Amino acid sequence: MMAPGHCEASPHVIVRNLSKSFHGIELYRDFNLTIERGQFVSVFGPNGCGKSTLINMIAGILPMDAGSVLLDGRPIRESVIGYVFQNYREAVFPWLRAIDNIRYPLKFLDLSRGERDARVERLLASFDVRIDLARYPYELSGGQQQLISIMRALVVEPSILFLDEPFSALDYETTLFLRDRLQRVLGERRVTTLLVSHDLDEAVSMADEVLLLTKRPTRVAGRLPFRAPRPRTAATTIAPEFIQVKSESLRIFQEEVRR
Ligand SMILES: Nc1ncnc2c1ncn2[C@@H]1O[C@H](COP(=O)(O)OP(=O)(O)OP(=O)(O)O)[C@@H](O)[C@H]1O
Repeated sequence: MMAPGHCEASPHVIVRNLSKSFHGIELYRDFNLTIERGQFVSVFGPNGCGKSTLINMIAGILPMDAGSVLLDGRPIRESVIGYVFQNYREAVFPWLRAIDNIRYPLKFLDLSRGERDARVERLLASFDVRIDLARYPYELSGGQQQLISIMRALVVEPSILFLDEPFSALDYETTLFLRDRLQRVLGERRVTTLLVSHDLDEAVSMADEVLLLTKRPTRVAGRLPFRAPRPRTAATTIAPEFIQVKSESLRIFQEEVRR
């Protein structure tokens, strides 16, 4: 459902004059950014430049020192968001079965029991889930736990999804599986997505746009569109347009790191 006052032509996310320091070290000063609706943006940049800090401020889970973040022209607290953390072991609730982890955030939405069930069913069908959801997290593999936390983030049908290195602790086979399923669901639902990744292949192959950041104080070093058709697969990473965007990203990144 679109937010009241929502305008299709205006950017989904507007960050204006954002500033943030930690213990006197300036990370952002008058930082500006806009993101169009439904775009998958991969955030890439030097270590410690503030990638996680940026998405956490946009998500409203970390305060800014100054500036504003608007989603659909409104403060973030008025939007429904999803967030997937790198550390799924600390993110899933160990005392709840997998299915109850997925259902958990629905408690906070004003929905009928039927609508809650329907949302969970739709999500399970989209992800083609084949694991026993009556199990507790400790009985599941790392990849299965991260799948649960991804579904928990999506069950609220967020307009924006934040992914902070969601696959970095998983094996390659599981990563490919989760990337594939996630892309399918995001494509169906047109969710604006911000991904922080240290893996340039992953950052480019998932993205509509790669957002490259400088060393701090952090600015935008470049924005590179990547328009290869979806679904993107492992084969995407050998296509000429992928290699071109990756090479350009790497050039900008290395220029920053050497600066
Ligand atoms: N809560 C905090 N308190 C103090 N300093 C912090 C805090 N969070 C982040 N920092 C510092 O801010 C800088 C940016 O951190 P952040 O995690 O956002 O960077 P990043 O680009 O995501 O890092 P990495 O590439 O290492 O994952 C780092 O120097 C970090 O130590």
